Amino acid sequence: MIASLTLPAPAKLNRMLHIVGRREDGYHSLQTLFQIIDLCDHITFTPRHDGEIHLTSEVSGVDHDDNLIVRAARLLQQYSGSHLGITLDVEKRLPMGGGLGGGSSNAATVLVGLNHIWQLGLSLNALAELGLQLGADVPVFVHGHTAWAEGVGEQLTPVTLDAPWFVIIHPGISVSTPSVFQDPQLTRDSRPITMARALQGGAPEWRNDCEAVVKKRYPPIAEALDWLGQYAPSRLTGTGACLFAAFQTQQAAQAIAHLSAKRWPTWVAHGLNTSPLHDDLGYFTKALGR
Ligand SMILES: C[C@@](CO)(OP(=O)(O)O)[C@H](O)COP(=O)(O)OP(=O)(O)OC[C@H]1O[C@@H](n2ccc(N)nc2=O)[C@H](O)[C@@H]1O
Ligand SMILES: Nc1ncnc2c1ncn2[C@@H]1O[C@H](COP(=O)(O)OP(=O)(O)O)[C@@H](O)[C@H]1O
Repeated sequence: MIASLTLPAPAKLNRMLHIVGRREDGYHSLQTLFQIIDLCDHITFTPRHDGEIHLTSEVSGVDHDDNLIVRAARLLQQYSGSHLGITLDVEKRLPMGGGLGGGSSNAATVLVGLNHIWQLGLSLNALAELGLQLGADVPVFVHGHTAWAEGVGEQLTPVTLDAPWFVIIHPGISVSTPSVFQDPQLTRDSRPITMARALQGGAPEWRNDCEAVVKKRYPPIAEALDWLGQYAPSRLTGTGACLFAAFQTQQAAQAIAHLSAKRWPTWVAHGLNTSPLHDDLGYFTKALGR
């Protein structure tokens, strides 16, 4: 068995997000384009034979047993019946609850990483189905490809998007996802469009239906969106609080990030079509027979 292995857990941006309905269980049906980006947390896996699961790093505000990293490992151990254990350590870089999907991505990296380390031989489909119990955004990270998503985000079709450089701003406040989805003024009846239409229209037509409600409830987010919008079309990711704009070159993105960093935590990240997790584990090269 390996001594230890470190794997990335990348973030995502919702390049567009339409809300097309509300299900009987209260959850909203979405149409969204998830793009994986190269901004990552890193998780180190050290196998153990005693069946125990431990996370050695503190994640502020999250109890050990509630951490999605621990919950994902326990879920997989239970599902597979494996008697092996793991010590996990996370180096967090992604802001929590910012719409970048960090917690979901951490869970996905644990599922995919442990499937490899414990040699379980489960398919990505099986892992994604398991991951959906932990959060709606887990499946896209398990499959590891930029994707068009419907349902609550679990019906995925891999797509290839342009790969711009993004300026991502965290306006320094947190958004309550339930309060956005419960707001009576939320647009929840957007007309469903086809995936082809979404891809054809491209960036100029993309929007996030959560944005109006989030701007109304959180003025600092409206302010940051307006500020970034001076330089390029700016949009919210998920329900926020992070927002982003796309630039053709790294240099252009860095110039704006330099200005933004004077007011807000800011990152520059590159758009990807495949997850660095899957690249590291050789999924896509294997699938292509290379
Ligand atoms: C809307 C997205 C887009 O990526 O936002 P972000 O979390 O990334 O910001 C996600 O799918 C979010 O999924 P997930 O992260 O699992 O949502 P949760 O925090 O569990 O949702 C909190 C609450 O929001 C509501 N909710 C969430 C997702 C959804 N499709 N419809 C809903 O109505 C539900 O009331 C739920 O109890
Ligand atoms: N390992 C983890 N990393 C981040 N958040 C976690 C983790 N485990 C549990 N959480 C909880 O999940 C929530 C959502 O996290 P995250 O996926 O980063 O945000 P979002 O869904 O807005 O993109 C956090 O606010 C936190 O309470």
